[in-house]
Amino acid sequence: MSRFDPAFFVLEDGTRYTGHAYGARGRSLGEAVFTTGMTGYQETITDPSYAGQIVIMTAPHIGNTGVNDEDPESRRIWVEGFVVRDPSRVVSNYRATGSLDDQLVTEGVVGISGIDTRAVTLRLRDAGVMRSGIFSGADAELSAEEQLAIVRAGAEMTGQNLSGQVSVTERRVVEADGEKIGTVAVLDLGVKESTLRYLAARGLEVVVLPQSVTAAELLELKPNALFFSNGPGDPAASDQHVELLRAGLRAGLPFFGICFGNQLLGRALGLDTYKLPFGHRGINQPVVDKTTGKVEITSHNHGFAVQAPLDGPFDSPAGFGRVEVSHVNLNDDVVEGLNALDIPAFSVQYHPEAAAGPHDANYLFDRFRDLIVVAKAFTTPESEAK
Ligand SMILES: NC(=O)CC[C@H](N)C(=O)O
Repeated sequence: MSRFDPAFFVLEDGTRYTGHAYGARGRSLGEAVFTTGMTGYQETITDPSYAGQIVIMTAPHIGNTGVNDEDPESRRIWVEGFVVRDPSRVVSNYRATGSLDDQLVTEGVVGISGIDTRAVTLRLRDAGVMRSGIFSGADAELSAEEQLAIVRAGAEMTGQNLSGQVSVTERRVVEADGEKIGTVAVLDLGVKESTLRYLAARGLEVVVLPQSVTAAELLELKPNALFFSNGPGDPAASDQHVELLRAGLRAGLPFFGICFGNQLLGRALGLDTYKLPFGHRGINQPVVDKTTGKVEITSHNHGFAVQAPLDGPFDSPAGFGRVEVSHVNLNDDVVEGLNALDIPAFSVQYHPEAAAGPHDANYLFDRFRDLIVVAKAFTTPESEAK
């Protein structure tokens, strides 16, 4: 095995790039998506939202700081494949425990290096995201026609429900930091560790629930609030989670959702979701918070979005009162947040946990805590209030 072993990256439209094998040898198939983040490759590859996708890094130099035990956002790497330009051959960081290349090998993730990832990005920006494949080792010997046929036989992201692949199967509890103000039930659709840390840091005991939990099991827990995480797949294929969320909202639970959780709040309120041509993935997306008029620089990873009117409140088609779009992407006017005006529920399409990314949007965790404190004050009988 040498770093000059040949490898091929093939898009479903027949575009074919030649590079070198990187990480594990073999084949990987998935939706080709690009991210423009200049830092945070370890957080990126361990983000469960990337299940089913081959990630292309526009930043040319990857692997410089190796991998460490502190930055993973979950228990493993989730990207199907990894496409980079120039992997660093030297690992240089005081926290490093190993190299990215070795980690990809250990976890069986097939990557490719030596690819002009900015050229691939321009292609995807013009044509939209596509199915793709990386072929190395014995799979590099297949003919170009065979490789293309394999890519074209792969699954489309549209219509896929991937929550069962990434979610915990057993309930998990994360203790609140400091004085506990309440318990939040987190539906794990592919949650990131930093999100759990931010919730716990707000004095919330976090109960992480498998995605298969029923409404009865959820309500039996008597949580003070409900949270739906980020996650992979098409929100239009998650009817079961939409119904679960509706049950939580009807029970009056304060709700916060991130990314996939935002798409599911949209659907629970009766809105539709749609697929973006090439999505938003990176750590410098400008978003305006319409309540304050402030612009945040935010971390993104989404290929779908909610369809909703941008200009002022409207009635929830599913009968949950009035709703407004709270956040909008300034690059392309995509809906980046929802706020229900008659029930305690809000969500954002981007990543306030920002791992990796700027921390401009951390205030949203405070908003959630405040919502819970207010809801508790209204619902706790005086005899039980501390
Ligand atoms: N990070 C996420 O939660 C992604 C949500 C959804 N899978 C999308 O691509 O839009």
